[in-house]
Amino acid sequence: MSSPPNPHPLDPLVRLMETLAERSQTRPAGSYTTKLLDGGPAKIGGKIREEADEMIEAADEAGDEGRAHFVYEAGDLIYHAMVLMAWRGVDVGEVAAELARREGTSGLVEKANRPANNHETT
Ligand SMILES: N=c1c2ncn([C@@H]3O[C@H](COP(=O)(O)OP(=O)(O)OP(=O)(O)O)[C@@H](O)[C@H]3O)c2ncn1[C@@H]1O[C@H](COP(=O)(O)O)[C@@H](O)[C@H]1O
Repeated sequence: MSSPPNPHPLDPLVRLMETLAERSQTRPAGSYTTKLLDGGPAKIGGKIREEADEMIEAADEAGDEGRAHFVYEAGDLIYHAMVLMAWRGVDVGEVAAELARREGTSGLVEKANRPANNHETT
């Protein structure tokens, strides 16, 4: 009998993505995710901005409680970002693949090699 594969700490992200993709397909009543999805990028984006601000505000809170608060706010931001991915039909695995593609390339090097007419300069 084969033993189950070792759990990975990022497994919950995969399970959350599956739930959000299912919510996007079925839009069940009584789901907070459904409310967000029905509001589209404007509603979801508003929450992403709000949660990003809350995460930034929590960044310099001291002590164990401050650290726990920061982790909590990071969870809120990641959840809402993943809801927007689900709305767009993009899996977090695709985002992970994009990050894998970038692995080993410094942001400074990437920026220096951008075409001159690329306006994404921030
Ligand atoms: N991970 C999350 C998650 N993280 C945060 N949140 C919700 O995101 C909201 C955070 O926004 P706020 O703190 O601003 O709360 P709020 O003031 O009530 O929000 P607004 O009414 O202003 O939008 C809260 O309602 C949180 O409960 C989440 N809601 C759901 N999930 C996951 O998504 C799954 C599906 O959820 P439903 O689709 O709602 O069943 C759940 O089983 C969870 O795994």
